Amino acid sequence: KPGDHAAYIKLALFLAMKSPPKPTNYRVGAVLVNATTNEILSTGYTLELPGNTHAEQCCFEKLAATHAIDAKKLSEVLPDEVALYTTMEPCSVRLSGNLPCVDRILGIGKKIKTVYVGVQEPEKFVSNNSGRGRVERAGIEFVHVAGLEKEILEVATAGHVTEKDS
Ligand SMILES: Nc1nc(=O)c(N)c(NC[C@H](O)[C@H](O)[C@H](O)COP(=O)(O)O)[nH]1
Ligand SMILES: [Zn+2]
Repeated sequence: KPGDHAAYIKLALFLAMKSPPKPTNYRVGAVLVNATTNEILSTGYTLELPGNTHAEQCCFEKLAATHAIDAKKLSEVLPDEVALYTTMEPCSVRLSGNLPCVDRILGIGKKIKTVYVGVQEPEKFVSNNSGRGRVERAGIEFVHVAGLEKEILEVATAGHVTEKDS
């Protein structure tokens, strides 16, 4: 229902649980929603598509594939008001050197009006993720949906070796 942002973050968290644990990234889930109709346009989770793929990237690439276009051209097929829900804020730098998700979001153009995130990126791989600033400077609203941080981080870091294991 309108405004129930936590429900979409919960769905994204459910998707994140499908992601194969890996020590060098986070398990993240993402949902792309038509903000006018609340229709779900696409979903994605880390490593869902072949290669070292991110949840948000999978959302975009899966939707582009249904239209047989490149993800860079998604603004041609997206409705006017789209919201991206992701359990963790989009990356601004990737240690692998792959294109960060903030750049993918900005490349889609004006259709994505709001990015809702469950948690900000922890300082483990990339310190002070500059994604929020870049997203807001592009005129996209960046909203932290509070309440699921503990669960989101538990899922996100499930592949990480912790002190007690080592
Ligand atoms: N928002 C987000 N969605 C994801 O699906 C994912 N895996 C991350 N993770 C952020 C983390 O900073 C990068 O995973 C590391 O920087 C390693 O980079 P690669 O993933 O190997 O390109 N962040
Ligand atoms: Zn990313």
